[in-house]
Amino acid sequence: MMGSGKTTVGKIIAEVLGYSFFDSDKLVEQSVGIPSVAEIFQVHSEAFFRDNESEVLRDLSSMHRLIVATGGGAVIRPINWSYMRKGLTIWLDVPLDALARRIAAVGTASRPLLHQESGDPYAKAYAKLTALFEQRMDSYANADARVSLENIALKQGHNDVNVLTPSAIAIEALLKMESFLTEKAMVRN
Ligand SMILES: Nc1ncnc2c1ncn2[C@@H]1O[C@H](COP(=O)(O)OP(=O)(O)O)[C@@H](O)[C@H]1O
Ligand SMILES: O=C(O)C1=C[C@@H](OP(=O)(O)O)[C@@H](O)[C@H](O)C1
Ligand SMILES: [Mg+2]
Repeated sequence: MMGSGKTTVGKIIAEVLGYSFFDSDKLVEQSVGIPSVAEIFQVHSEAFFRDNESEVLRDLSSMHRLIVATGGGAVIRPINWSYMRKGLTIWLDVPLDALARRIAAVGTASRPLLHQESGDPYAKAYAKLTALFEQRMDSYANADARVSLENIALKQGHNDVNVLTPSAIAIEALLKMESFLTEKAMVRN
């Protein structure tokens, strides 16, 4: 989901593995020649953005040793899964209240689907995120591995996901990737 930390945590994972890092939103901005996703939505449309997002994911899918932070909406097009499945897919599962809190803190200007001119930023973000999550949750569940911030917090003895650092989340993601690959190897042998 938007604000779950894909870009932040993805960069750390790439650094640890010595892989390249790509953010699909950035690549779409570069290929369209417009410096922000919000402007691409404004000047063109969401559909135009989604077409370009699919093209970017297709191009990335033939590359090796890379971590890709997709946009949160990449899961909605089935064709994108055929590209993402060339690698291992991770769902960064963050409670909606924590997402709304983060997004309210940085503002919604860069996230056009959540942008609003007036009202309480937290309440508006929470309401829109809830509606988006209802539409998308089954798609997120298609991922090979789920990294749940609630589970990491429980494991660490906290009851607040907001204390979890991006590095702690990256470590959990690496462990989940290792388990997924080990299980896959066991099934094969
Ligand atoms: N573990 C975390 N704890 C607190 N804030 C975080 C954490 N991970 C990311 N953030 C902040 O949340 C916002 C959204 O993160 P970002 O990596 O851009 O998410 P995404 O790419 O999934 O939309 C950013 O302001 C980022 O600094
Ligand atoms: O969830 C979505 O539909 C979107 C998520 C955004 O990326 P982040 O998830 O990195 O914010 C960006 O692709 C666009 O604003 C649409
Ligand atoms: Mg991002």
